Amino acid sequence: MLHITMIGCGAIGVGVLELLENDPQLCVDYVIASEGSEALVRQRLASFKQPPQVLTALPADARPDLLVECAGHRAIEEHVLPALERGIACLIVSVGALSEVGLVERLEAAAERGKTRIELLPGAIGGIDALSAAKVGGLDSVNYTGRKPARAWKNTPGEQACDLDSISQATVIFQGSAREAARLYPKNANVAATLSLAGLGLDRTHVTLIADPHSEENVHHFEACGAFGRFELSLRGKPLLANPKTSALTVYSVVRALGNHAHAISI
Ligand SMILES: NC(=O)C1=CN([C@@H]2O[C@H](COP(=O)(O)OP(=O)(O)OC[C@H]3O[C@@H](n4cnc5c(N)ncnc54)[C@H](O)[C@@H]3O)[C@@H](O)[C@H]2O)C=CC1
Ligand SMILES: O=C([O-])CC(=O)C(=O)O
Repeated sequence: MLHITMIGCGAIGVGVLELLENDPQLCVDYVIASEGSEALVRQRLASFKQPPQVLTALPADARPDLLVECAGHRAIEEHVLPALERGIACLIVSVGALSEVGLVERLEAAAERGKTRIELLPGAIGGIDALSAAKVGGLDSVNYTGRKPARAWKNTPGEQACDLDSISQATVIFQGSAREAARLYPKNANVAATLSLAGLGLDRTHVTLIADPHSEENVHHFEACGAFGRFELSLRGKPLLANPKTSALTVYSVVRALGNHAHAISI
């Protein structure tokens, strides 16, 4: 049995816990919530057969086998870095956080000191295995387009690029590097950051973001060219009801990764 601590219990966290409830090889003992949200999180977990304990920090004597971050960029600094220092292996979904200058190096150093590892999860996108293998032979270009329903861009700089409530056709709200996309759209550019880290890096991965009033899906499309040849992938993800910015595949990606750590065969 693998003992897990989960950071954050919003749309992804609850979805993951629901799917893990019947897996006898995985047990989420603790959920770490942000200060002041513990009561709300306990309420969210009230219907679970064996709800995890809700805390705001990992107890000093706790030694989970894995810590999985499903919270947001701030949680990397607050919880993932200290856990790595303590030798706890970490899985993260808020990969866009790694666009912050120096954070990748700090995570590496913390993991080395703790003699442990950090795993960046593919989340809402696929093909990361092929892209990172292609990188070995050398990549020439990676272009990514993220297209989401107009409502998914609420409370982002997309509101300044167009009137999200009244656009009648698909509208480009951002074009630029993955680094800039991740900085401006932290909750919508995790995929751009993941593709960059697997491929050509944050400065050479070209990103286009589109608000589409006619779409009900989060569409992630990328094309990669290099010594290996060329491939493109288009993933039409269904958004989670609880958070339209987040694709349901992200939940399944977390469950898959945890299962791969616990089960005899990993795929
Ligand atoms: N890699 C990928 O493809 C994707 C990554 N994400 C990332 O996953 C994160 C979570 O997504 P959702 O569950 O949809 O968001 P959400 O907003 O529904 O839930 C996040 C939860 O984490 C909690 N939280 C935030 N900061 C925290 C902290 N420092 N410590 C403890 N708890 C904290 C919040 O209170 C909230 O309950 C997003 O912020 C995004 O960065 C989301 C979608 C795809
Ligand atoms: O589709 C998703 O779940 C989220 C997304 O676009 C991103 O963070 O890049």
